[in-house]
Amino acid sequence: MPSKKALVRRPSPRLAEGLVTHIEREKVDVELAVEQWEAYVAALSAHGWETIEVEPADDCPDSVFVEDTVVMYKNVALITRPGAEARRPETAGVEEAVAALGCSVNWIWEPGTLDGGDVLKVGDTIYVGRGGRTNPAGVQQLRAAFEPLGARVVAVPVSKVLHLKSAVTALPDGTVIGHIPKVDRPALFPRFLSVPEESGAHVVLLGGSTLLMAASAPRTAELLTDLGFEVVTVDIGEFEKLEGCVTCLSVRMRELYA
Ligand SMILES: NC(=O)NCCC[C@H](N)C(=O)O
Repeated sequence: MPSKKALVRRPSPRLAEGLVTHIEREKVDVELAVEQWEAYVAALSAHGWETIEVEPADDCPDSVFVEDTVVMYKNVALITRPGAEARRPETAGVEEAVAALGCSVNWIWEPGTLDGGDVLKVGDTIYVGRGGRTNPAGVQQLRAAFEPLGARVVAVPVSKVLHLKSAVTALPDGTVIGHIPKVDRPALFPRFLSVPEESGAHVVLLGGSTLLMAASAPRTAELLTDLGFEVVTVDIGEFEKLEGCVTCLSVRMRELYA
């Protein structure tokens, strides 16, 4: 039976110092961010996910964006080497957490860099964004880690946003969704649906036809509801100021053997 465990990591008190690359810096209210994070975790729990808190990394402003530090495929946890040097100390605590869950652990090594936000799994196809955070050696190492396990790794260019999953994610039926102005090459995806808002491109699959989305994309929520999905929304406005989205606040683990 598939597991429904999700790693999350409490925001650092230094969250407001998090990196911004493609947007203007705005003041972050850390107290409000903590409330939003708690509501996000509660939404996962309410839909049957057992949330596991990785030891907080208070000195790492971006540590709440736990998705960037590990990529899961089957029972293997690939610990990343984040493209932003300032984020590299985040991985140690995540490695401990996945090892404790019984995962096989593998690593991206220098000179490779890879952020989990650049990795989109659609069945056994793993799209990887080659952009500001993930380099060619990171792509090669991802292939070497997961292709022997049955995955097909497809590299796609990312130049307009921080990560591949800032541009596109996938619905439960495998349709890739994205806001066209932010997607480099929509034609690379076999089935692509354009959505009206940038943050509408981000969905977390909660199970069945239920999707978790940011409250900032009401028109996309309407579109997806009309297509027969159940949409659950959370306000993650403080994280959006740091280029975060719903996907990056957790790592869902569906195929643990432990
Ligand atoms: N996977 C993600 O979308 N991660 C968001 C990371 C945001 C953080 N401020 C960063 O620039 O690394």
